[in-house]
Amino acid sequence: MTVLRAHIVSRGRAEGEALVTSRPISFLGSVDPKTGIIVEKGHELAGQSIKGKVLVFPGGKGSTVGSYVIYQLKKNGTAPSAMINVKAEPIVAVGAIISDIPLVDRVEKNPITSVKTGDKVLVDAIVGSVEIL
Ligand SMILES: C/C(=C\C(=O)O)CCOP(=O)(O)O
Repeated sequence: MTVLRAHIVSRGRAEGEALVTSRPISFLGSVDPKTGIIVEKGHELAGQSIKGKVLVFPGGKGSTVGSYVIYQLKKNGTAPSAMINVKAEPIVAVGAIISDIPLVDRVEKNPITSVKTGDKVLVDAIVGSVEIL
């Protein structure tokens, strides 16, 4: 098991299978809130579902309405269980906080390369760590 220190953005603790992308995510327009599927054409994760995953990505992009899309995902039961950003920006940070989704950033090692899709990961945004189980 590998334990990496991380900065807490949205408190909580959750685990799941990792889904990793090196590309930023625009939640408004690029994610279907009904299904949790990435619908942005050409995106690395196009066609894949973020539901129940530990979603690892550099950060958000696009419209500020993305925060509310994250909230919709949560209400629809299609949200990721937790998120890890390289550097969280306000869209994803606010979305995670209002949706009660654990979010960390500034991980001691780059999470995009340290975490692999399919790894089982625990995001502990109470103590500030990422555990690759
Ligand atoms: C709040 C907005 C639109 C709406 O109510 O649907 C404006 C969002 O502005 P962005 O420049 O897309 O963040």
